[in-house]
Amino acid sequence: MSLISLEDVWKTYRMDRVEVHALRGATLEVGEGEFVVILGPSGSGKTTLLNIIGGIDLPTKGKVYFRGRDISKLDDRELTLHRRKNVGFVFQFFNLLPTLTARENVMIAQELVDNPRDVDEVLEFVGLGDRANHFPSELSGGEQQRVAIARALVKNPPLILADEPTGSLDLETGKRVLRVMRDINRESRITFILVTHNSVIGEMADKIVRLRDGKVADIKINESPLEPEELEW
Ligand SMILES: Nc1ncnc2c1ncn2[C@@H]1O[C@H](COP(=O)(O)OP(=O)(O)OP(=O)(O)O)[C@@H](O)[C@H]1O
Repeated sequence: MSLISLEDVWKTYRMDRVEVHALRGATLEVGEGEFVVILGPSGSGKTTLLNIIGGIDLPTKGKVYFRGRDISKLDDRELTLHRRKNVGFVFQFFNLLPTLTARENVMIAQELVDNPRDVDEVLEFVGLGDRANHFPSELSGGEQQRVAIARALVKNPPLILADEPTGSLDLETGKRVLRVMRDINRESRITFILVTHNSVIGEMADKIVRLRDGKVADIKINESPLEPEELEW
């Protein structure tokens, strides 16, 4: 069974009398344990698609199945529970709480779920065992992003969504962050869906999805994904 299945998903935003069709019939399957990269030009609907998969947003039309359950018509409470239990989020600008240390940022996510991982173990896994008591302002961009990944991982969710996770990092730091995500994916079989402008990142994915004008224009299965260190951009 697929982890996620989108069938003919539309998202229309209405602003005054103007309608914007962010998604125009997107259809996609993502399997358990896959590492998926979604590519597409600015405005093609990547973030909208990710938000709908993650239960941050609801489609205007179409079906979204998570492990066979249609989440496209859940009410706010049900959607919140779905997000809390099933989805970890990683954003371009890290979104850490500045007044909490790295360990505390991870701890507050740990408290949301019934069967979390150990906080120190996940910080160790992302290579920050010795930085646990630092505040975000005392960490580099790459380190902050690894705290954000630890925060997603501590919930032990079946799915982690990442929106331009390397977008504000330099090349080498970006590769380190991608390495951590690939290691988690392999070690825990957590599915990753990563959205980016940078088509080079697609070369490390199991599945490359191209969006164009709110539709899935192309899906490619990558038989020989590269390791993050092998990416060149
Ligand atoms: N809340 C909103 N209200 C109105 N229009 C929106 C909203 N969110 C997105 N849009 C519009 O929907 C379209 C798709 O936006 P989306 O952010 O999904 O694209 P994207 O591919 O992620 O772009 P980028 O790479 O620039 O982040 C764009 O035309 C955008 O302006």
